[in-house]
Amino acid sequence: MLTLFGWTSKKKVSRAEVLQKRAERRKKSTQPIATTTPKIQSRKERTTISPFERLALWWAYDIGIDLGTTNVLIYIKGKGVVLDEPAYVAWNINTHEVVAVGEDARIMLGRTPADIEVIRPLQDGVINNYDMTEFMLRYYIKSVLPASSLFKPRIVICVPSGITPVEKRAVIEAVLQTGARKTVLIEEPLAAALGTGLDKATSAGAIVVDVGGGTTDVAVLCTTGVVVSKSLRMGGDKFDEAIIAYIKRRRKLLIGRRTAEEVKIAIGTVDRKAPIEEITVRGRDIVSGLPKAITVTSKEVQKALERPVSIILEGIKDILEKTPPELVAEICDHGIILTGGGALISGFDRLITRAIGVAAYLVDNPRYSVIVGTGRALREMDRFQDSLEELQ
Ligand SMILES: Nc1ncnc2c1ncn2[C@@H]1O[C@H](COP(=O)(O)OP(=O)(O)OP(=O)(O)O)[C@@H](O)[C@H]1O
Repeated sequence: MLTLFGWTSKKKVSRAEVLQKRAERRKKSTQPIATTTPKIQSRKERTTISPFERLALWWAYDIGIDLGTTNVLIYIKGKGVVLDEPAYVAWNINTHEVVAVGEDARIMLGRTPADIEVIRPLQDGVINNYDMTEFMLRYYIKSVLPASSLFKPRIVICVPSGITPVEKRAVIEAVLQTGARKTVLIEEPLAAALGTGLDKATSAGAIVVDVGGGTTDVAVLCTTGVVVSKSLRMGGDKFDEAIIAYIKRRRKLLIGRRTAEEVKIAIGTVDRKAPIEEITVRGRDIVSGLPKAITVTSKEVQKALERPVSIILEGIKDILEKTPPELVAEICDHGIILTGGGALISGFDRLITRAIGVAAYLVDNPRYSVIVGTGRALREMDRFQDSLEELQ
């Protein structure tokens, strides 16, 4: 019996087979589900740079950051995406020393001695632990910036569309502490739209649904920018919590967050009609207190996810109700553009299409839409006003 990240598979399958199956599921889920709407082409980012740009890079760097609840991605102008790491920090609660950052910290989750705590400095898309956010940002920026850079970088950073001015200020201050010379905040749905190649298409109006780890941003965009938007404190994390709660309530088994995420990625679906898959999950029996393994089906995961997913559907309906009627008609032609890692769960596009009555499309590489869009925004850096000045 194979053990993989806390869960065991019933059949004898190798890790390579599991990964191949997962890749096939992802590939399948990125297939368009209708032919009425043109598929958005994600254009390949330019990776070659001119000698002048190379010289400019030696003097100063322009950096784009997707400061996500679950992942941090960094883009350097002229280089592309240079960092993709989980947003975790492990620290010693007695000495206050940071012992690991990123993937090294994530793998320690639930397996640390009493004095080590693994935290995510951002929760629900906003800064939860200011000092750790600043540390993590400084650490990541330092790890991607060459020592040859003479000047402090200019940074474009993505934030959820619904964050308050106080939360915005906290993000800007954390970025300034890292040594940034200019900081510009842009809203995640706008960056996601740019990242999916919607900059040309927005003249016709489009709706983008970005399902992240902590937040889901729903926004209607057109040439003038974001027309109407909403940020829901709902995303992949809440899906994991719903799986934990369901298995605890119905199967009397306590499982950890990492196991819940593995279950979600391996067999998770939101489609009632999806073929049934199974996985063996290990945890602690809440009656006996002893370790136990049970088989969980994709049907159970679908049931567990009904409530969190319905909140996202309600959010989309709410935004469509607030959208000017002319744009609604154009959105129907364009379809609903789905981005973000949380949208990778099987059947999300089909469910939205059925529930809303407008075709939904999962873009290629949904986890990278925001950071690729941030990279595009970097080209316009001179046009943007410093967000701190704007707030003051
Ligand atoms: N194949 C998959 N199936 C289902 N969920 C997935 C898959 N891959 C990643 N996820 C989920 O996607 C989420 C992370 O997505 P993403 O990286 O877009 O979030 P983020 O940008 O860090 O969050 P936010 O936008 O809320 O700040 C996690 O909850 C993760 O479990």
